[in-house]
Amino acid sequence: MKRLTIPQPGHWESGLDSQRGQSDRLPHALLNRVQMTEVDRLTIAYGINAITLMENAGRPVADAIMNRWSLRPVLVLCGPGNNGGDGFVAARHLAEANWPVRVALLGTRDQLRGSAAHHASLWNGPVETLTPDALNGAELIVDAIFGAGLTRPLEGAVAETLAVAAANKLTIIAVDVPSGLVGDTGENMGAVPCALTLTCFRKKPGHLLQPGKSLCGELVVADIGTPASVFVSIPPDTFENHPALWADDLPLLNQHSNKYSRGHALVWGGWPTTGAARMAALSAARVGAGLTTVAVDMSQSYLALSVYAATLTSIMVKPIHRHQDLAILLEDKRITGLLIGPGAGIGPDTQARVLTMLKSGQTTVLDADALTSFQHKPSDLFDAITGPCVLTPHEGEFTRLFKDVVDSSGHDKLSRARAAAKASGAIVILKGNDTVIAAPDGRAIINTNAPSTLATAGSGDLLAGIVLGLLTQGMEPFHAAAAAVWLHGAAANNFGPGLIAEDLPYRLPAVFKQLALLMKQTERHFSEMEMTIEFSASH
Ligand SMILES: NC(=O)C1=CN([C@@H]2O[C@H](COP(=O)(O)OP(=O)(O)OC[C@H]3O[C@@H](n4cnc5c(N)ncnc54)[C@H](O)[C@@H]3O)[C@@H](O)[C@H]2O)[C@H](O)CC1
Ligand SMILES: [K+]
Repeated sequence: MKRLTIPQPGHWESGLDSQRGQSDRLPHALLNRVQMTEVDRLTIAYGINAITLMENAGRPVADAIMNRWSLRPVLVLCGPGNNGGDGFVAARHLAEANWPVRVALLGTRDQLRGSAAHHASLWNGPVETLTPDALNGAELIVDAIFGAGLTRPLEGAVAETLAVAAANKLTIIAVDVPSGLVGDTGENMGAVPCALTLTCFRKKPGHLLQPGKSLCGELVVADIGTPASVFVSIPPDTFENHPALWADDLPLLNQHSNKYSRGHALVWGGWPTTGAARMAALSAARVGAGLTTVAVDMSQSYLALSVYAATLTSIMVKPIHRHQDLAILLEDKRITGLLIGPGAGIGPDTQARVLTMLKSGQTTVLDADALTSFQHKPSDLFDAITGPCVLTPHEGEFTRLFKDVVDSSGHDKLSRARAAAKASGAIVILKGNDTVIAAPDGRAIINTNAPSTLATAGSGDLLAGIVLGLLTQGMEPFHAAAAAVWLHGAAANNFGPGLIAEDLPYRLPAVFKQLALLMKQTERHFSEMEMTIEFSASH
């Protein structure tokens, strides 16, 4: 396990550059507003003053503009807080490089405080009033109105000015977040789409959660000199999904591996919808389950076995005539992972099967109909989850199962997934373009590699199968869930346009090759969350 070197406070006096190497640690951590306030406080305590921090935050905005666009008129919209202060810094650097730049301020200069007042005093040009008229003649707009300090929806001159800028398709560069976007949640309180967003130190959840994700445009994280040692006091609990979080835990093959040592996955095969379970089984096998069996529901039709058997080759089939047959089958301890839901049907039979599976103590994945079957009494399900379990709802299934949980927690996706994981005692994968993976202990991961081509029938069944395949091989459930979501996205990206669900399992081998290369390049020495845990344990 890697240890981070934690610089002592006195070291900061030796200057920024020697410390900057630290800031590449825990690069996938996401920080909320409370954590960022603490980050600022600690950074200042380490000896980097607030004026320098603001200088370091504003300068990359000017640099990013000059690197991406040719010389053209810029208008910097400044707000009354530190976000506005960053704007004054950006304006000064653009002007020093002889760019035509104007500043428009919400409020008056004498209302500015602290570092923002300091940097405003270094701005030699005129300061106009922030109104839609100020946009005249500008081609690039820097939005430095509100960042982390947003307290209420945009209105008045700010809302009007941004609306006119958006309607006129002016290019907007946001400082920290597009003003109106809530950094902790991705909720939109009046922001308009930006071409580029520059944020400090680490991304914020709102940059990755919809609708925020779509408003940010290109997202750049600026190193403003904050030492990664701040993570000693602020162990992050939210991350952007990346192999660095779980690659060390992926099941590995060695000379002693055999099909039994790779685990035996069992998928419930419903009737008359059979494709969903078949595709899930195929994905479980593709990610390395040594054996995969579909337990075929024979209670409705004898045809079921023939359909499954005729369409599966490496996947085995096992007819289940009576409910007791399932319980007997689950006594086989060589079976190491279970999945029910895809094509299972909604109702008491599925409920009973789910409860039997959970009672077996085996690691279980519950998807689709297995979740909806408990919509009228979710507590029956939550009470039965006593072992390792992963739930994979889409928004509809989530709302049906977790209605009470959602009513009593925040309404943003991150809070909802966390609350659901806590209430159910399971890992929850709340799917979508911005899938959130949450654990009952509060850890959460936001996925960012899912292309829109995954919006196709059967895509969720495949994800459930990938989770099952990894769990079957003994991977830790939170890591398995995050890895599965990433592999699912990577496989779809690898295929490209025209994807239908059947294509996806066949792309997994190529993704594993990419992953192996990545792990080789990085000498397989990453496990960010373990580092975090060790951090908190040792301090
Ligand atoms: N380490 C860092 O991340 C650094 C971040 N910097 C920048 O500082 C801002 C956060 O600054 P803060 O002063 O806390 O908040 P804001 O500038 O976003 O705004 C506060 C200001 O705005 C008023 N307000 C809030 N919402 C509204 C509204 N809807 N309508 C009207 N007025 C509103 C509020 O009352 C306050 O007066 C961060 O985002 C970074 O850009 C530092 O510069 C460097 C370190
Ligand atoms: K902003």
